Amino acid sequence: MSQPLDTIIIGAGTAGLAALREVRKRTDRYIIVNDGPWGTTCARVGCMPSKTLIEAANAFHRRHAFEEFGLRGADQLSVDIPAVLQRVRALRDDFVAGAIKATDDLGTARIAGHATLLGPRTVDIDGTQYTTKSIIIATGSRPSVPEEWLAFGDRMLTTDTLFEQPTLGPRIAVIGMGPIGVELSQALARLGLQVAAFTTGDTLAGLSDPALNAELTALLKKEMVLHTSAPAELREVAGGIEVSSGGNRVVVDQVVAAMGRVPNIQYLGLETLGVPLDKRGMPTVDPQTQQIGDLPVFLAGDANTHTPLLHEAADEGHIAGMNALADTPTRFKRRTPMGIVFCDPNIATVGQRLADMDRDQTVTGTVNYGNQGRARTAQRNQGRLYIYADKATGRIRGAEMCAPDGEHLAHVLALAIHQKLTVHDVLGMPFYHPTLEEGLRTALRDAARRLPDARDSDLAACHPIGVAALE
Ligand SMILES: Cc1cc2nc3c(=O)[nH]c(=O)nc-3n(C[C@H](O)[C@H](O)[C@H](O)COP(=O)(O)OP(=O)(O)OC[C@H]3O[C@@H](n4cnc5c(N)ncnc54)[C@H](O)[C@@H]3O)c2cc1C
Ligand SMILES: NC(=O)c1ccc[n+]([C@@H]2O[C@H](COP(=O)([O-])OP(=O)(O)OC[C@H]3O[C@@H](n4cnc5c(N)ncnc54)[C@H](O)[C@@H]3O)[C@@H](O)[C@H]2O)c1
Repeated sequence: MSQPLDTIIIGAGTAGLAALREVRKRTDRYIIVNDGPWGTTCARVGCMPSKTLIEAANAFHRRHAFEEFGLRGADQLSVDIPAVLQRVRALRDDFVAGAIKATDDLGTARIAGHATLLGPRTVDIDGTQYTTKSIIIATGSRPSVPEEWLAFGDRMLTTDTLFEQPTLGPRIAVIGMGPIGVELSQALARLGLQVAAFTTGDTLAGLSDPALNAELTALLKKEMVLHTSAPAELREVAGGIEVSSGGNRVVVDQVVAAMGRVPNIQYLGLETLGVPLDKRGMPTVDPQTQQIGDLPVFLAGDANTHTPLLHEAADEGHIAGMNALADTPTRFKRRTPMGIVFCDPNIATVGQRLADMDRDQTVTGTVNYGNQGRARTAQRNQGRLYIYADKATGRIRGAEMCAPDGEHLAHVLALAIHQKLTVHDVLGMPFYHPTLEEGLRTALRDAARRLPDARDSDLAACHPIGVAALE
């Protein structure tokens, strides 16, 4: 029998490629196996095509601001949906080609096929057995669609198929208002389609602050039909698919299921590992080592469902790649949590969300971007930002926002939280005028009012002038 490999990476998505980078530094006795298309979920059907679609939608939507700017002729603009989708695919192809290059030079170490575990040191790939000292599972996730909805055939879309369509609509329902549903429903509505969105819960896109959630709900309702708090049901009727939810009904041409994603752990042979599995069939995975129990098996990326985001998948692949070849796994400190949803205004959560906070120990500071100077100049004055800080120490613990350029504000706050800065520490730092970041300062000043004063000698105590145009 031939010598065992040092490791087998299962899945060539973001987590698998990050693991590969580390593995290649340490050994050439490895293989990477991928079932289905190469090029990663992010580049093929995820982050990148969705953001490309959103950019086109927001560019077209901007025409509603033109008249007030004094720009005439906006009513002459029209959207060419097939051309929009063609650009999405062209750019997507380019991103995918880049991702595929990462495994181009691997020769026989790159295998296309379905991997199944036969134990913690054996993997079957389409009938061939490989023995190995370690295994990195990075099999990702796929859209969840109720079995019976598949009967609607090619009118039942998911993010796996949406971007492949030659055209869309004109009537389209989006089921589920997590990050995917919120991003896509707004983009499709902004491209001029008649969008009706449905979701079982009443919180959208992972927000936990009820005031912010109410504000986002109201903003989205200006752009689409939105029904919350009841599951959607579908049935075939004359002229289309009827979507009903509570007492609400709408007939559409296509349905986008954005009802969550399921980890690709079925038929993977996890039961051969000899560790307990939960009712989804998932073993316990240590989030600091990615290790399953004390086995030489590591589970990284969306497949473990911990935090299904791109930067987390990359980190987990990195951790798994290093630990799979180490004598003793290293425990990694994970980054400050951050989630951004690319609707407009952006939704973002950083550090602890309101739901995670001990309210008695927390002060909150807020800014209403409706009145914020720079946001008003750009006609982007919508939304709000909340900062949560520790009452005793003033340390910033978290933030939730639905704010213009929230993606950038979230990064500033993530740096502050990661560095354990207080409200006064950040207030002592420079804020340029006129910027959207000054709104962040307004929220910090609001929190500071509920904290013991900063020292008089400290510029953190520099108060607002009270003139909207100057701050
Ligand atoms: C529409 C959409 C938008 C998104 N937008 C964002 C965003 O803006 N920001 C963000 O941070 N995240 C976003 N995400 C999430 C992000 O794309 C994922 O977190 C990330 O791609 C997960 O990477 P992964 O390596 O875990 O999985 P994947 O990239 O899915 O890779 C898993 C690979 O494993 C293969 N595989 C599965 N089973 C087997 C098997 N048995 N044998 C061999 N191979 C197998 C699969 O075919 C696949 O190639 C978005 C996701 C979607 C769907
Ligand atoms: N910008 C980003 O970072 C980004 C963007 C897209 C996706 N993602 C990642 O992808 C993951 C999956 O996103 P998602 O939005 O598909 O999942 P999700 O689980 O966050 O949301 C699914 C939504 O569907 C609703 N739902 C389920 N069944 C329903 C039914 N029968 N009728 C009506 N509503 C129903 C749920 O209430 C929920 O709100 C996210 O957790 C996120 O990590 C991230």
